[in-house]
Amino acid sequence: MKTYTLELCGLRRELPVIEVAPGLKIASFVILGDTELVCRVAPEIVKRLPEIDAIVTPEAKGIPLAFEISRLLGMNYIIARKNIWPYMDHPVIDEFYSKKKKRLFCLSGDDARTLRGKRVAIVDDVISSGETIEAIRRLIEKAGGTVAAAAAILVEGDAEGLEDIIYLKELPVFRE
Ligand SMILES: Nc1ncnc2[nH]cnc12
Repeated sequence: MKTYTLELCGLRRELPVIEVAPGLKIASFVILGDTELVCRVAPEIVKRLPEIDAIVTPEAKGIPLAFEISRLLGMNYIIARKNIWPYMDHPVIDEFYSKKKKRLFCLSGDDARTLRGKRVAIVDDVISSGETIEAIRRLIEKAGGTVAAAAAILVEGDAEGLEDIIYLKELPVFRE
């Protein structure tokens, strides 16, 4: 299997290069289970964050990073969920289309109330098209919060041109 060597904060990972669409390959970067990497990168992201009152991460791959950043900052974090569940009281929802498929993110009513009037950092593992970040931004604004920062470990592809993103490294995409 072809791999891409990622060097990050003194660590090295061999990322499998995977075809995700005809003629497009990405280096698969998954932090789930990688405690060493999460704990190494989180302080570097924390150093770059502005003043914030709250952290939001989209479900699911960025959750360990949001946990560690929240632990370092001594505050909780909120997960924007991908499904509306019956146990969510008055959820706040953002629906959008991505590659012709309907997607959504939502906040439970409780989490939405927590964000009202807060300066929020959106945290994720990788930012690529920026669609997820924009959906989470709309959701936070619907809840009455303000996005103070969007931060990720890596950006790839189109995201390299997005403005105002905090990130540690760029990840290449491979087009044929
Ligand atoms: N390179 C990548 N690896 C894993 N998840 C991703 N999501 C977007 N880009 C990704």
